[in-house]
Amino acid sequence: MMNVRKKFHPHIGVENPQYHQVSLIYSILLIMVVYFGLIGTLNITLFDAPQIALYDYIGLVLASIILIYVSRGGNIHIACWVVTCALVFVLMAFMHIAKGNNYSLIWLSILPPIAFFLLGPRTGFIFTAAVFAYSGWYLYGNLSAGTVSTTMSLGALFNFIEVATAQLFIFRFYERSRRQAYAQMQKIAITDPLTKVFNRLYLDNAIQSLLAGSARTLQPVSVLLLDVDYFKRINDQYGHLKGDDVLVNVAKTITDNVRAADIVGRWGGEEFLILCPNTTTDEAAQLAERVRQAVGAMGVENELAVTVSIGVATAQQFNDETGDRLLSVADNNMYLAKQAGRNQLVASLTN
Ligand SMILES: Nc1nc2c(ncn2[C@@H]2O[C@H](COP(=O)(O)OP(=O)(O)OP(=O)(O)O)[C@@H](O)[C@H]2O)c(=O)[nH]1
Repeated sequence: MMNVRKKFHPHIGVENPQYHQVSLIYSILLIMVVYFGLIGTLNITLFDAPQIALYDYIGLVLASIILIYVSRGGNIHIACWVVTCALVFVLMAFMHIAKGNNYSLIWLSILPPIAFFLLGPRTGFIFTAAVFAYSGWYLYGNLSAGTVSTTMSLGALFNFIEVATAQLFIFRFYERSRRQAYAQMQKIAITDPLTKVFNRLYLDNAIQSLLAGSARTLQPVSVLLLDVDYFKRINDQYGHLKGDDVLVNVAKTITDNVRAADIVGRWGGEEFLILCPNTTTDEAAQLAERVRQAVGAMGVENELAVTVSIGVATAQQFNDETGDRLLSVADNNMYLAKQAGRNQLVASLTN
């Protein structure tokens, strides 16, 4: 079984698209903790400003609470919002304390990459546009009142607005492209290129997730292992391309005959696996019989007899070995079906 590294969050491993969001949240929060702790201590020891130090320590405590929340499996969507809002709060506080002087504006440029990454291209765009618009409006007010430094001018404000607008569109484009490419790559990584059903990598993870869920609900889980009978003969008689064609049709026939909750994948070569959540042995055997008949009927249309032998296994009790045991019992039952003459199924419980 695939070993997934879960470094930051108990339920989010490297294969999850949210993994990098969680690691960014961690980095921002850790920087906040170190920064607030350091500045707070300096404000007390060197600058004799205990009131400002109090704000620093409040920031330190809040950042630590969110850090603990995320590391204990907290909702990532909420964490993304909390961290982005906390960042905006710090940037806005700085801008107000500095009365919009130039160096406080430079800090605003760190917002788009973070907001787009954590909130997505659409929400990130709206959120960043709102913060930039407010900052522009605030600066214009200070410019009119003459409370900003002499280096700030109407021209500089226009440049700020132009750069902010360019950043909004560049980061929106970048984040959309990144998400599309990521989704495409993820799809390729879990799909069998020939039959377009899930591949073994996906099935390995799906079995683990399914069993973890069933261990909580105590619902039975069944697996069906199908092997095309005398497939070597088909290849030898009709060629590999025809053999490939048969595999594609078998995969389609299986997919058309299972229920929406069942997961179909190619286990390897001419073997397919169906994972059936909340399914007893009897129900799984009925499903296997339906698939067996449907594959048999396929040959009538194609004038090429294709049959499958199916091993069915059901788990009702769960422990660390259940996944391996399910697969080994299904494999053994499939072997028994072959031995008994093929084009049939054998079903049993694992325990
Ligand atoms: N065309 C094609 N053939 C494949 C593919 N993957 C595996 N095979 C072939 O599948 C055949 C499997 O043959 P065997 O394992 O001997 O089994 P069988 O002929 O199906 O016989 P039984 O399983 O005992 O009924 C081999 O000839 C493999 O080359 C594939 O992607 N495309």
